[in-house]
Amino acid sequence: MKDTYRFQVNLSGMINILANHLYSNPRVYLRELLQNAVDAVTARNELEEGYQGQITVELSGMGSTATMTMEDNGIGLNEEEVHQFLAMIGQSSKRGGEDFISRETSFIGRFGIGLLSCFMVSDEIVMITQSAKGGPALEWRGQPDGTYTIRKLENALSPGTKVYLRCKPGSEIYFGEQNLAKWLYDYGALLPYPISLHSGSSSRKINGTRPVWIAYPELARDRKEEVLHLGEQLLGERFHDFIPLHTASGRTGGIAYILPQAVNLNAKKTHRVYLKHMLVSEKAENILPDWAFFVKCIVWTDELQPTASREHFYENEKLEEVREELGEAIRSELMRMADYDQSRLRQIIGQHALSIKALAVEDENFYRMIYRWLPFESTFGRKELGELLKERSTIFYTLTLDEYRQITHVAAAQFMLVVNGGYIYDSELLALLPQICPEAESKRLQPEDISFSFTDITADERRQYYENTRTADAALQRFRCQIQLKRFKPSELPALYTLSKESADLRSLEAAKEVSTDALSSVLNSLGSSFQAAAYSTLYFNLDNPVVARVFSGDPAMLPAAVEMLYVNALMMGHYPMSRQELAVLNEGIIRFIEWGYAAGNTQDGGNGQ
Ligand SMILES: Nc1ncnc2c1ncn2[C@@H]1O[C@H](COP(=O)(O)OP(=O)(O)OP(=O)(O)O)[C@@H](O)[C@H]1O
Repeated sequence: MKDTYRFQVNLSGMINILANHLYSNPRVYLRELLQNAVDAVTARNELEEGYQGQITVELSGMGSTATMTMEDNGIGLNEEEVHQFLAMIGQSSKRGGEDFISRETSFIGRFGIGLLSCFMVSDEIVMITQSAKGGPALEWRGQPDGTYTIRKLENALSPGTKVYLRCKPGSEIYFGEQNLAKWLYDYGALLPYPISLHSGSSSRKINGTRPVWIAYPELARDRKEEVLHLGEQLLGERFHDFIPLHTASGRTGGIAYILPQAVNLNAKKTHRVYLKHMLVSEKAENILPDWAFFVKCIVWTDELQPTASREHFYENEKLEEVREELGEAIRSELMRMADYDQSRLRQIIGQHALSIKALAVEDENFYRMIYRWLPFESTFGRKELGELLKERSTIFYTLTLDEYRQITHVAAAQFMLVVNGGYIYDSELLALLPQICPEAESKRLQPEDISFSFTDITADERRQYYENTRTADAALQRFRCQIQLKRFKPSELPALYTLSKESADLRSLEAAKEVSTDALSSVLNSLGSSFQAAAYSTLYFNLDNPVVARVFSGDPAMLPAAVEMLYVNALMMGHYPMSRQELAVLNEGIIRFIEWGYAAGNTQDGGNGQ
C-alpha cells in the first residue's frame, strides 16, 4: 500500500529566498502592491468598460509604529478567490493554462508570489476586500508562519481592496513619507490611474495626467519641453535632445534622451523600462543594441515578458525583435538628420563619436550617410573625414597608435596626411572607406613606408661618408639594425627608426623572452630563429640635421658611441619599448658623454688659464 502526502511549504524559508535571492531591495513590496492594485482595476475595467480606477496610499504613525495602507477600487476578491489566490503560493488569478510564461494577458502580475514581498517589511499582511461580483466583505490576515484567518465583515463595502502593513522593526525607512512618495512616483509615474499619498494633514498627487505622446511617441517631437522635463524627473538629469522610439506594432515605445556628455564604452547602461506602464527595471541593459551607448532611455512596453523578480526580461526572440526595432528608430533618426538637420547631427557626433563609429562599423549604409562628420586624429589635426578628403583623396592610416606616433613628426613635416587608426573602430572604418565613398582611397601605412619620401644623398656624399657609414653599421649590427644616410624633414629629427613586420615580431618575441621562464624561452628561441633572416630594422640618419652631419664628418673614434646613442634616442622617439641591452647602451652612453663633456671643458679651461 502506498501513502500519498502533500508537499508542505515552509513560508518563512520561502520569504527568505525571495528577500535574499529574488528581489534586489525590500522597497519592491510597494511595486508589488501597486501592481496588484493596478491589475485589480484592469480586471474591473473588463467587467465595466470605462471604469475609473483610483489608488490611495495612506501613512499613519511614524518610525516603528508606522502603518501604511494601499487601497484600490478594483475587482476585489470573494471567499473562494481568497483561498485560491491569496493563500496558495504560485497561484495567480491573472493567467490560465500551462504555458503561463508566454501567455499574454493585460495584467502585470502572473507568478502568484508578489504579495509575499510584503513580509520583507511587515510581520503581518491584512487585507480587507469586497468583490465586485458580490458576497460579503472579508478580512484576511496572513502571517509569515504560513497561517491565515478570514473573517466575514457585517456590512458590505464598495468593491475594492485595502491592504494594511505595519512596519516591522528595522524596516522604518520603507515607511518614510518622502521615500514612499519618491518610490511611488518611480514605479507609478506613467500609470493611467491617479495615485495619491496621504499622511496626517498632507495629501499629494503622485502622478499627473499621462502625456499623449506615451501612446503616440511621434507626438513627442512637438512637445520638447514637456519631454525633457519628464526625462529630468524620471532620470534625474537635464537633457537637451531626444529621439522618440517606437516599434512597428506600436506596443513598445519610448524616448531616447541623448546624453549631454560623452560616455565610456563600458559605462553601465541604465535604461528605465515600464511594463504595462509600471516601472519594471531601472537598469535594463539588453533593451537597446550595444552601440547605442550615447542615449539613456525610458521605454514602455506591453509585449515583453518579465522574470519573476520583475527586474529583467526574458532574453527571447521578442526581446531581440524589440531591441532591433528600437535601434532602428535611433539609426533612422540619425540618417534623417544627415539629410535635414546636419547641425544637430554634428553636435551628437561631436559628443558621441565613439558610439556613432560603433554603429557605422556595423552598418555600411549608415556609415555612407554620416562618414563626412566622423572625426579622426591626423597629421593635419583632429578633423572630420569630409574635411580630410577635401585635402587629399587618398587617406593613409596606421593600424596602431604606436605606429602613428613613430611617423607622425616626419609625416607632418612632409605635409603628408596620415590618420591615426589606432583608436577603436578607426582603422576598420578607414579600411571600409573606399567601399562607401568610391572617390576616396585609403591605404594602410607602415612606418617603413614613410622612408620612400626621403631624399637620397649624392654620389659624392656617399663616397665622402663611406667609411663612417660602415663603422656606424657595424656598431648597430648587434641590434640587427642597418643604417641608411638620407635627407628628410624635419631637420630637427636626427634619425628615424623603422621596423619591417618581421623585425617588429622579433622585437616583441625578444621582449617576451626577457620576462619568460626557461621552458618558454626555448620555444621562443626556436620561433625567433625563423624570423631572424628577414628581421632587420633600419635607422635612417638625417644628414640635414646638424648633429648628424657633425657625427658623420667628425672623429671616427667617437662615432660608434654617438650612433648607438642616436639609435636609442630614435627608439624612444618612436615609443618602442627597449630591451635590457638597449637600456644599458643608454645608461653607459649618458655617463660616457658626460665624461667627454667635462674632459672637453677641462681642456678648454686649461687652455684659457695658460
Ligand atoms: N489588490 C488586489 N485586488 C484583487 N486581488 C488581489 C489584490 N492583490 C492580490 N490579489 C490576488 O492575489 C493573487 C496573488 O497576488 P500576488 O501579488 O501574490 O501574485 P500575482 O500578482 O498574481 O503575480 P506576481 O507574483 O507576478 O505578482 C493575485 O493573483 C490576485 O488574484
